[in-house]
Amino acid sequence: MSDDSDPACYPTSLSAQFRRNLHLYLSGAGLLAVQQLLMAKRDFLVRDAVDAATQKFPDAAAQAALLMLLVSVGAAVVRVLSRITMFSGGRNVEYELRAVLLHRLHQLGPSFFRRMPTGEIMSRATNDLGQVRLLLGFGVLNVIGSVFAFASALYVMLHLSVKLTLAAMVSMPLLMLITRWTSSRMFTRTRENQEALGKMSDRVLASLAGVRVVRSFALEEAELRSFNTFNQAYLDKSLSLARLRGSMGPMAGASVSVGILVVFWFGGRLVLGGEMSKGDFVSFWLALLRLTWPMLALGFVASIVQRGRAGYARLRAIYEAEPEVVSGTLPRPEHVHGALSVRDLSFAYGARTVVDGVSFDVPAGGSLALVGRTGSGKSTIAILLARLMPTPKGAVFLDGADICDLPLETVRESIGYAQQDAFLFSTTAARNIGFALDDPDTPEAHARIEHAAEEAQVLSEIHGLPEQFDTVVGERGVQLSGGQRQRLALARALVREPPILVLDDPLSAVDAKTEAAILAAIERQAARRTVVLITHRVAAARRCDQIVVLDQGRVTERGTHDELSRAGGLYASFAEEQRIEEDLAMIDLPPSSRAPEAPPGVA
Ligand SMILES: Nc1ncnc2c1ncn2[C@@H]1O[C@H](COP(=O)(O)OP(=O)(O)OP(=O)(O)O)[C@@H](O)[C@H]1O
Repeated sequence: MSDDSDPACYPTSLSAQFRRNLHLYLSGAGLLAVQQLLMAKRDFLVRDAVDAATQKFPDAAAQAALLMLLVSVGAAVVRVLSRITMFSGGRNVEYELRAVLLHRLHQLGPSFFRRMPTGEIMSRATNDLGQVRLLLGFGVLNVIGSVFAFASALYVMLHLSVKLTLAAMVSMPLLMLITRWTSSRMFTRTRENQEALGKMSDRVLASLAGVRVVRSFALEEAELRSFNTFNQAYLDKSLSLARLRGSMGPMAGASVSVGILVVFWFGGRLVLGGEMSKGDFVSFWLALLRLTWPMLALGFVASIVQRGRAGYARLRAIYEAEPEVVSGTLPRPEHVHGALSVRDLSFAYGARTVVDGVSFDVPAGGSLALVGRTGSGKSTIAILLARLMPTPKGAVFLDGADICDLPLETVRESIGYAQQDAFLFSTTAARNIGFALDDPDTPEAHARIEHAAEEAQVLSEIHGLPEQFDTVVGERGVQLSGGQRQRLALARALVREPPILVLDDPLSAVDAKTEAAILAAIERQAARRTVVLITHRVAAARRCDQIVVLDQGRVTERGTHDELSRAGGLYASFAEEQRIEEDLAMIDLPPSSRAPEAPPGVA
């Protein structure tokens, strides 16, 4: 069943969007037809008024003039209504296309974002979508309005004089040629212009994101020079488009002027020869002016259509991109216990294999530590467990079911994943932690958020912020340290109480005291749910039921802390290195700041 507020149900094709708003377009078209009928009536009333005045019938002239005024006001009101109706259609299309754009972007995977940089996406989501809105609002209004205006004006003109009408059409073929010539160029130049804008936007974004690096290396000049290349390319494309748009009006205007000259010369002769009255001529002239606008607008409308088409072609690249990760077809299980099984999992970035035949089992409620040197593939495994990249089929099982066959929501709701490189939204600390909650502003949600913050050892720091939980953090708020961000992300993963927790190096940026407190919290969590802990810290790994050691994407050791410490392999050398580091740190520290003795492990 389709839900009208669900972006997944919005069509992305322009024709389907047009049909969806057909009621608005039809109402708008009806209003435009009424407006043009009223305008034709006005033209005839003008004729009556002029003829009555020249034949010295002042009352009849005044009556026709008054009627003419009423009809003109009526036409103006109908015109405004038609614009409001038609523009609503364009706005509706823009709203739905934008909603579905974000929905698609959420589905697309890393390979798409490597292909299309953020600046490009932003430019398509704003500029190109704006062009499509113009096409389906202003464009449709003008196409229909022009057809009706043309028909209504032509009717008046033919009614008044067929000969003069034919003479007035003398510039028509030239106008058609000009429109054809410009509209074919308009599409290409608009597309090039939008592409240049996308590249420039991406350059600005990259420059802003790396502004600290640029400043710290005093590279502002070099950065500006590099930016200028993109800026210049955009300027060149914009000017080329502006030249074309600028030349369209004068070229069309010049050809229309030829027709006007002919009307005055030939029309004057018809009036002097008694074939037309003065009122007929004035009325004809007014109708011709109404015909001139659609003819002049032809080029302008063609430009809107071509720009809209070019914008839509760029949006289609997003709408039609295939998501790498799709939901499985199995029904949503009633309950997830949290047993994880990884069998012969391999993964490559391009040609480079970074996870190679990894297997392990974590029973529901069990805990496992993934230990390894930097770059050994630990985070990649975590990402694959949560299906944030295309996990190979038949490699990861949740409660015995292949995660590729399960609905995506089931997998992602079941796995609370605290990322190593935590991202904070520009909103309050409370909303950042309660991000996954349905309504993070209720008192119950707040109690859960506070509890999660306490578990993640970040509560006292949040209380120290200017507005505690209501302090805005992230890009536009209070900047938090790497360790604070990490613990906020940990709280975010804990708050929903998922059956499985995947924690990617939650201790990499904390001091010894906080590390001990977080480890105690992880231990409490491990008593209630399945925990996969990625770490290079032996002190953390030792608390897990089992430890898997990775080296260059392969499992090289597995067992408990005691077994691996005795085995004399990579893990034992880690343990030794870290013991020496801790001993050295203890020598340097005053006794009061030494970390408390770690509580006993869950193993
Ligand atoms: N998006 C990516 N594209 C290409 N290569 C990648 C990508 N992400 C990671 N890699 C590479 O894959 C390898 C494994 O990376 P991964 O982040 O899984 O290691 P890790 O063990 O978690 O390291 P660390 O402890 O430093 O976080 C690394 O060599 C890394 O350079």
